[in-house]
Amino acid sequence: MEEVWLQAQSNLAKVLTHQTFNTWIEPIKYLGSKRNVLLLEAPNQFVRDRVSESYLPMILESVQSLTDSQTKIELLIAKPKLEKPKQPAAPEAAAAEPETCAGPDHSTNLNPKYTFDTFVCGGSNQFAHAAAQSVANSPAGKYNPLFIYGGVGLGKTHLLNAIGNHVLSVNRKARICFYTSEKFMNELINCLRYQKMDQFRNKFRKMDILLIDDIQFIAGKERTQEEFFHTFNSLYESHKQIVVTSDKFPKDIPGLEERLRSRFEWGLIADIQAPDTETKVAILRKKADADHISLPDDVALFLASSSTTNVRELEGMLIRLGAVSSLTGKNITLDMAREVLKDIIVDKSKEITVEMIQKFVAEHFGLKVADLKSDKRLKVLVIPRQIAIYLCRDLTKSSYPEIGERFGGKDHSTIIHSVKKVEKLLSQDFELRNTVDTLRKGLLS
Ligand SMILES: Nc1ncnc2c1ncn2[C@@H]1O[C@H](COP(=O)(O)OP(=O)(O)OP(=O)(O)O)[C@@H](O)[C@H]1O
Repeated sequence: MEEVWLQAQSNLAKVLTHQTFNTWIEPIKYLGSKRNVLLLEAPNQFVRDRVSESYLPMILESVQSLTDSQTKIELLIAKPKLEKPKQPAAPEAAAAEPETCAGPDHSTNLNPKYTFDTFVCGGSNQFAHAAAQSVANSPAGKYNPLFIYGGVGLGKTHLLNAIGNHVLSVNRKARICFYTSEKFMNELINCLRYQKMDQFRNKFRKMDILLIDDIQFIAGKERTQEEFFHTFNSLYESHKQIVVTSDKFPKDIPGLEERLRSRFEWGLIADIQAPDTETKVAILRKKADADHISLPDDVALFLASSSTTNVRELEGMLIRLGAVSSLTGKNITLDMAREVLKDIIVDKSKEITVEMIQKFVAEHFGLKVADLKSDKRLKVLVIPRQIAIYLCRDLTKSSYPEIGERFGGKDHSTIIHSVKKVEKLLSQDFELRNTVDTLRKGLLS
C-alpha cells in the first residue's frame, strides 16, 4: 500500500499546481493499512481539515484507480511532539512601583488597508491565509498560537493586520495589540527604566489578541524574551489569541530560547512561500485597481515575470510606472515599462529548458552535467544537483516525474525532497540564496 500512496502522490503532482501539491498533498505521510483502508497521516489538524474538505475525493479517486473502488482512506493527525504543561508557568516576581507607561491606542495602530479583502490568495500563501482567516473567525480556538513565517515582503504583516482588522470589524470592543517585537522591546526598556513594569504587564496581559510582528528580533535579547514568555503564558492561560510572524521557522531562529520556541510549536505554524507568476499578476492587478493605475495585461505579466518574489518590490515597480505615467501624461505600455524598469527586470520571455539549467548550473560549479544527473552523494555534487533541480521546478513547466527522468531517472520523491531542501535553505542560508539568485538571473538574462 505504501507504493500505492507514493504512486497516487506522483499522479496528483501531475494535475495539481506544485504549490498546492507542496502545501497539502506532499506533507501527507503513509502510516499503514488495514484490510482495504489506507491509513494516512496529516502533520496537524489544520492540514487534515483542509485536505478533508478540499482534496479527499481527488485523493481517493487517485488511490482507487491504482487499487479498486472498495479502497477507503482514513486521514489521521500526527501526534504532537510536545506535551503542554498542565500548570501555567510560574509568574515572575512583581516589579517595582507602577505609574504611567506610554502605550499605543491599541485598537488604532492596525493598518486599515491590510485586510483579507485586499489580500490575494494564491498557492504560495493559501495555507497561511486560511490559517489567519480561521483565527480571525474564532480567536483562541483551534490554532493558538498561530506562527506565520516566510521571506521578506511576502505578506506576513498584511495577514497579521488582516486578523486584527477582521476581529475589530466584528467586535469594536476587542482589545487588540499589534506590535513589532522591536517596539515591544523598546517599550519594555522604557518601562524598566522608569519602573513601570506593572503597567507594562497589565497592558499586554489584558489584551484579547496579541499580534507580534517579526518575532525573530527578540532572539538573543534575554530580558525581552523573559517578559514575552510571561506575557505569552498569561494570555494563553486566559484563552486569548496570540499570533506572531517571523522570517524563519521557530527552530531556525538562532538565539531564541527553547521555552519560547516550544510554545510557538504548540499551535499552528503556517508558512508563506514566494508567489508564483499568476499570484504576482493578481496582486499587481488588485493594487493597480486600488491605486487607479491603468495596467495593461502584458505589462502586468512583464512585471510578474521578473525574478523578484518580494511583493513590496513588485508594488514599488507598479508605483514607479504609475508615477511616470502621471508625470508624463502617457499611458503605461510594455515599451515604457521596459525602459523605466530596465535596471530592475530581466526579460523572462525566452523559454528555459531543463537541459539549459543543467548546463548552466554545471558550468557555474565547475562540474559536468553527468555529475548532476548521477547518484553520487559527494557534498560538492549534492547541493549543485539540488539547486539545479529546484531551478528546473521554478523556471520550467516540467513536473516532478519529468524532472526526475531528466536527472538520470530519479524518483519523483527525490525531486520533491531536493526542491523542499533548497526552499528551506533559501530562508536560512544567505550565501546559498545569493547563488540561486545569481543563477536565476543568469538563466533569465
Ligand atoms: N498576497 C498578497 N496580496 C496583496 N498584497 C500583498 C500580498 N502579499 C504581500 N502584499 C503586499 O506586499 C507588501 C509587503 O507585505 P508585508 O509587509 O506584509 O510583507 P512581510 O512578509 O511582512 O515583509 P517583511 O519580512 O519585510 O516584514 C505590502 O504592501 C502587502 O500589502
